[in-house]
This record gives sequence, structure tokens and C-alpha cells, in this order.
Amino acid sequence: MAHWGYMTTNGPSTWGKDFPIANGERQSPIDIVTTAAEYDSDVLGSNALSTNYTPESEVKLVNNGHSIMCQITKKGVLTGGPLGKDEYRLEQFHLHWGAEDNRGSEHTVDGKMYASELHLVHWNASKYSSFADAVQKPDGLAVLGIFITPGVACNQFKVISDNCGKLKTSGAEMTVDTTLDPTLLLPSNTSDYWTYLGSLTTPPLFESVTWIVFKEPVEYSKEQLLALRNLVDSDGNHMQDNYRPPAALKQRKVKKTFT
Ligand SMILES: COc1ccc([C@H]2OC(=S)NC2=O)c(OC)c1
Ligand SMILES: [Zn+2]
Repeated sequence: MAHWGYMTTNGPSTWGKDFPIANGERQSPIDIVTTAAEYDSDVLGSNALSTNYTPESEVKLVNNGHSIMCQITKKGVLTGGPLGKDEYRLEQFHLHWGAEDNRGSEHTVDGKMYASELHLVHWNASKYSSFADAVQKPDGLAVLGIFITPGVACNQFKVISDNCGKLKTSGAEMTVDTTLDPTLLLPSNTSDYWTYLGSLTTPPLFESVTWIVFKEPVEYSKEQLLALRNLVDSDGNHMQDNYRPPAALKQRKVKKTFT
């Protein structure tokens, strides 16, 4: 089986061959049609979305061949909003981006693509014993999607962008002796978001993700975006355009917490 990727020969339009769920009922990403999203007060309700992350004392970075990932070791909890009382544990974060600023995000908003999209990945620790156990369950994962737009540098992201040069090959790993507070990767407004039931956006495309996509983008500098584009993927090409285009919404509704 040719390994999946983002090239013409092994990209998103070919994934259905080896992963038939690619044409499933709750695939991600999607185009968020803002006028069709439904304001849902009980999503907003008494249990507002809340994060309680512990800063990492060292930063474990991995080039996994498809993205750059930061493996989380401290206890970080996401709960509330569409997650109700369940506590979801922060497992890792990674990104998707384009070769140029006009593309790169996975979710789109009324057809608009951002330059990149940061995914903070959590698993339901109230119901399952590990990420691996939760990854295939319909309520197993919660992913925070944060849009990235070119602008001022994001200080908390510096530890990643400053070290991309040392992670140029697929499988490369490194531990940086510095702290990182995942809370500081979030937009200032974490009350306004869209939420819907979806999936992983790369194979195995499991339909196990409650998506929470923040309305407010975060700014990264041009240099920080360039650092991502200089990474090398598992085929030895520049890791760029590692985003899946939007999938069909099918019978789903997107909810929003703002009017
Ligand atoms: C086995 O673990 C995985 C596999 C794939 C993904 C993809 O799904 C989303 S979302 N982004 C991705 O790159 C993942 O992310 C949570 C975790
Ligand atoms: Zn992702």
C-alpha cells in the first residue's frame, strides 16, 4: 500500500481506497457556513468550555512525517460546552499549513482558508483509559481547532518554530529544555466557537472527534510560518499543503456559541 500523503498520487482524493470511512457520515474538516450554524444556548449554557492546562517543563517535538507534533506529558483538562461533564485530557498538539499564506487550514469559514490550523488533541479520560483506547470511540476525542493568520509572532510558538530546522527529517525527535504553556496558544476569545461531530482529518479518519473551532484566529509571524514550510515529510519533500479539503456535511448541524 502506497503510504498516504498529500501528493497527487497519495493525497486526500485517494484515501478512500485504503480507508473507506473517508466517505463516511461524519468526516472532517468541513466548510463552516456561518449563516447555517445554529446558536445553541445550552451549548453555551451553565457549563462554559473550560481549559485547565499544566505548563510543560520541557518540550518534546516530533516530526511524524505528516506534521510537527508536540507530545504533552503534564495533566491538562478540557471540559464543559459540548463536552458536558466529561473531562478530556490534552495528549498532543500539531498543525496543518500551506505552501503560501492563502491556504493551509483544514476547516474553512464561508469558503475562506487560513494560512494554518493548530489542533490541540484531547481524549475522554472520564470514559476511556488512554488515547489509543479513545481514538476509535464516537465520544473519544475532542480537538480544539485554532486558525492561524500571518501577523505578529506568537511567543509561545517560538520554541516550535525556532527548532523546525533541527527536525527536518521524518521521524526526527528532540526535547527542548524550556517551558511551554498550551493555554498561551489559544486565542484570547475562547467563548466564541463552532462545534460539530466529526473525525480525524488524516487516515485512519476515525469518526471520534467532537470539534471545537474558535472564531478568533491567532497570529504567527511570516518567519514562523516559513519555518513550518521548511520541514521535510516522509517522502523527502517539503512538508507543505498538509491539509485535507472540506468533506461533505451530510446530515450534521454545526452549533455556535455566539450570535
Ligand atoms: C493516531 O493519531 C492521530 C492520527 C491522525 C490525526 C489527524 O486527525 C487530526 S484532527 N489531525 C490529524 O493530523 C490525529 O490528530 C488528532 C491523531
Ligand atoms: Zn490535525
